[in-house]
Amino acid sequence: MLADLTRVTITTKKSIHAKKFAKLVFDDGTILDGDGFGYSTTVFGEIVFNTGMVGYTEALTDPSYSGQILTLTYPLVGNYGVPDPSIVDEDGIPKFFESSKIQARGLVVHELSLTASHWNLSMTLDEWMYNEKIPGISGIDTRELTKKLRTSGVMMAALVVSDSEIDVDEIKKQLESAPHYDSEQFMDDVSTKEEKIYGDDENTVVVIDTGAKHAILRNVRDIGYKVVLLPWNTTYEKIMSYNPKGIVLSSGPGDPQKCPDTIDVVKKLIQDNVPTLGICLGAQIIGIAGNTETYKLKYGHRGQNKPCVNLENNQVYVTSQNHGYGIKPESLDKSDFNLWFTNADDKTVEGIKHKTKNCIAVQFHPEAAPGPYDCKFVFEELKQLMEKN
Ligand SMILES: NC(=O)CC[C@H](N)C(=O)O
Repeated sequence: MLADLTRVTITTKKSIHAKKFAKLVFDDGTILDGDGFGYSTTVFGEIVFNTGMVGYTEALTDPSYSGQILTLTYPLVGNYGVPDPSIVDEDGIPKFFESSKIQARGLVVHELSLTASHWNLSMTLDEWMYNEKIPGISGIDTRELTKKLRTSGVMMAALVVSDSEIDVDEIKKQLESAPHYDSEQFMDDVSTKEEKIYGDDENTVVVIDTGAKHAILRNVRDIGYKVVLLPWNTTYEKIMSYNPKGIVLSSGPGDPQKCPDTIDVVKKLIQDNVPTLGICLGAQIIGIAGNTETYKLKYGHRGQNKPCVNLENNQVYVTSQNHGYGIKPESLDKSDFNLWFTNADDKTVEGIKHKTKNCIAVQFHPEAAPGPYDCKFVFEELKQLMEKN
């Protein structure tokens, strides 16, 4: 059936829940004023930037943005609105949202579009954020802000949206005592509490949920496997009780060192040669399990046009990325892995393959959402490992 492509347009004179006062307060003392939208509240988190031109629905619901205040460098945001969250695919996986809620703590934009127009629109960005109790600030020079973060590195910040005058000194005090992003433990919030099953194919892939995006589940379904989604700290014995053909370690928020249980499980998966694919946080966890080290990048990679070189064929792929940690290039030499992909911009590690076992991992997002589909073949590589096993 053809989709109904009738265009829906919503125009508002200003943010419907417009708040007079909005400020960004950085832990280096910088204060930026703007216009509030979304929900009136104060949040604290690591402020990061994403250079994608589209994809705010997917980015905001990506669990990897938990604990972070997301800045979008593209200057006009909200012009295609937000789709209906209840639309799901044939497996019951939401089609347009990467998880069940907005995961970023707040949103920073240059201009919030007052007109939203799209065939698939069900509400404005402002309404959605209001409903989800997430604050937003517009009128910020996001390019200048990006230059600042590129120079000094990501840092903690407060985003305040308020109906009354903001007491900056009080916010500064609260920011000082707010938990630092690097020390936060996100798994209990982002991981499923119980097993979830998608599809009824004969063969199973277990996805270990350290903050999985829906697109990861959909891509595993697309290569023809039933998906069993399990909590981040499921034991090796429990995982193997599903008789999986392979395992996917998902993306997710925070420092990979905060997932020691998952690291221990991966050591056993590698030892027993169970076909395994790691994505982003999952790649870092696999790296640690196979004797590499991880580190924090100065300002991370967040965008949809990050060039990566596949060293097997010397071809460059355009990839979607969202990470603040990485695998130390110099730690690969003494590890169990060979370098598979490297970042063409800064030569950081973007993919690794185990030297002897069926274990592969990519730092970028082959599932895209948002972003290009160039690297879908990574799921096919997992399939090949599972079929030859
Ligand atoms: N998208 C992800 O999986 C991110 C991984 C990790 N939290 C990082 O920031 O590097």
